[in-house]
Amino acid sequence: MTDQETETTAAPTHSGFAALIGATNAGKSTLLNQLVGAKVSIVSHKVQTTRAIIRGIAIHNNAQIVFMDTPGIFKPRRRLDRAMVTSAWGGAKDADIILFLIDSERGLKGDAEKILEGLKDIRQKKVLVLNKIDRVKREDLLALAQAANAAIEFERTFMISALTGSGCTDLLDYLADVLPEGPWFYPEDQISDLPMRQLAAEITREKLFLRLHQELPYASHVETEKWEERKDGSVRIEQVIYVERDSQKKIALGKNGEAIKAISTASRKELSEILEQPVHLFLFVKVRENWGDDPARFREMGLDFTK
Ligand SMILES: Nc1nc2c(ncn2[C@@H]2O[C@H](COP(=O)(O)OP(=O)(O)OP(=O)(O)O)[C@@H](O)[C@H]2O)c(=O)[nH]1
Repeated sequence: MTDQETETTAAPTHSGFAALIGATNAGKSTLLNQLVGAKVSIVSHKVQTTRAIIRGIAIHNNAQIVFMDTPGIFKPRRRLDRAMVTSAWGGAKDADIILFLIDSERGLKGDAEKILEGLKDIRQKKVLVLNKIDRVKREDLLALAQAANAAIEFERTFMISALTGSGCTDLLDYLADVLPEGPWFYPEDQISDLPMRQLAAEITREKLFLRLHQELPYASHVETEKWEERKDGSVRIEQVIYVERDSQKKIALGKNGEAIKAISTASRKELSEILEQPVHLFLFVKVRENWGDDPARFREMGLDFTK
């Protein structure tokens, strides 16, 4: 078969972003592990500073499905939290499709109900995913599906068990089909460490906020620029903290570099624990004006691909 023939006969590829939303314990991490497999979706990392982190990428049929996490949507207490909530919903709005995951045993109580309310303002396609069906009677499931669909018009309702995998292939089939036609975002061999890179950036960003939350505005951003696995089993990670002004750079560095040193130590410690390998972390602080308006940055964060 010639190249041309291959091109014309191959089924079109699909790709897109699926935002996963659900109350704590709904089973998001379990579902990601089920859909994505392997260690790429690092479980249960609760970083409140996340805007839109890619948690894993599934390849199914001809589609590349990029799962985004949008945490911090619930119970905003402080001002900081409220701002994060806004951006978390922003992350959802940038997805092609939203998967609303409910723990069927808990039903629509508490956070799930609040999320359902919030979803009303989002124009994206929404899919209802009732999880933990292994623990719930069928008639209760149907009642729950009905109640949620009465509040919002979901495109589809799936009933799954993230734990056993029941119903998960149907969900993947659907996503692969419904996501826009187009080339994949990431080469297949590159996707395995992409969530790791982003997660590493989020961890440093979290440490940055923990140390400097009053002093440094939201206009800072961390990127993992290099990720090098070494023969001795350690990994060398280089990250850049982008700020908008020189004055912010001074804050990030701190007096005699104390701030950056503390941030680096805290981040390295956590990264070594998560990755289960020694980490050499190198942090740089760079000034980049208006990074917030730079579409290339958004693209790296997994947002704005569709525009
Ligand atoms: N029986 C059953 N348990 C499940 C299922 N899916 C997840 N769980 C369990 O529910 C608990 C919470 O699952 P997680 O995947 O950590 O939930 P999460 O939504 O990621 O939680 P946060 O990280 O706290 O937001 C874990 O004990 C899982 O084993 C399922 O389909 N059936």
